[in-house]
Amino acid sequence: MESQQSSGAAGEGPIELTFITGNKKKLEEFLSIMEGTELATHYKVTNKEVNLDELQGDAEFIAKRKVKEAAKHVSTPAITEDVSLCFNALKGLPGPYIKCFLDKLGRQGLHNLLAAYEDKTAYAQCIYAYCESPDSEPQLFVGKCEGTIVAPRGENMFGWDPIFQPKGYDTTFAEMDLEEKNKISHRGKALEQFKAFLEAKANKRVKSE
Ligand SMILES: O=c1[nH]c(=O)c2ncn([C@@H]3O[C@H](COP(=O)(O)OP(=O)(O)OP(=O)(O)O)[C@@H](O)[C@H]3O)c2[nH]1
Ligand SMILES: [Mg+2]
Repeated sequence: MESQQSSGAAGEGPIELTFITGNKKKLEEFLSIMEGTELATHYKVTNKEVNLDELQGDAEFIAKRKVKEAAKHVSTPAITEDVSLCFNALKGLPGPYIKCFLDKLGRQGLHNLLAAYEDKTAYAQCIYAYCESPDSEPQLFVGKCEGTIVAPRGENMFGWDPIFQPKGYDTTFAEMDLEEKNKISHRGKALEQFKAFLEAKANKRVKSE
């Protein structure tokens, strides 16, 4: 049996997890990637919005501290997600501070940040963090998507999607349908690894039954 706080013992139904985020778009993409997979039979994921402190530091440090803090607010293992948008000409900034930059400057303002630079390349990074309990060591699953920062195109009401054109494509994330974005996105790639981890966990439980 897994040592989760309130997840059922072997044979007692799905393993409960809580995805702590206040971002409905993140949740929507997470659910659309998880839907229809085997995992749906093994896990029950609920969402909780908790205002968590996000410390300064590198993305991995922030993700670990955030999920550990999140685990204190729920009675199941906690999942959190952190997204960075890193401009290569700016040595990786705004990085994990993208939310604040986006709120203050808007999409056009973010694009303008690179006006003085020839290099418009960037990468989006998503870190899923999993923490079994407040005393456990968090585990991270990192996905990256390379691309270019362009003038805003397309509208899907999600953050910086209209200014991010993934490498090898002539459309921005905002001009793609969700299925297409999920196949190549930072989030899709992080979730591939996280899904493999959850599958292994579920299989271990089935074997121990
Ligand atoms: O266009 C986008 N396409 C994406 O695929 C994407 N994923 C995240 N974001 C935005 O990047 C910032 C990350 O900050 P963030 O990770 O702290 O998220 P958040 O504070 O909104 O939620 P959470 O921390 O409660 O989970 C926030 O502004 C998010 O809206 C995206 N924008
Ligand atoms: Mg946040």
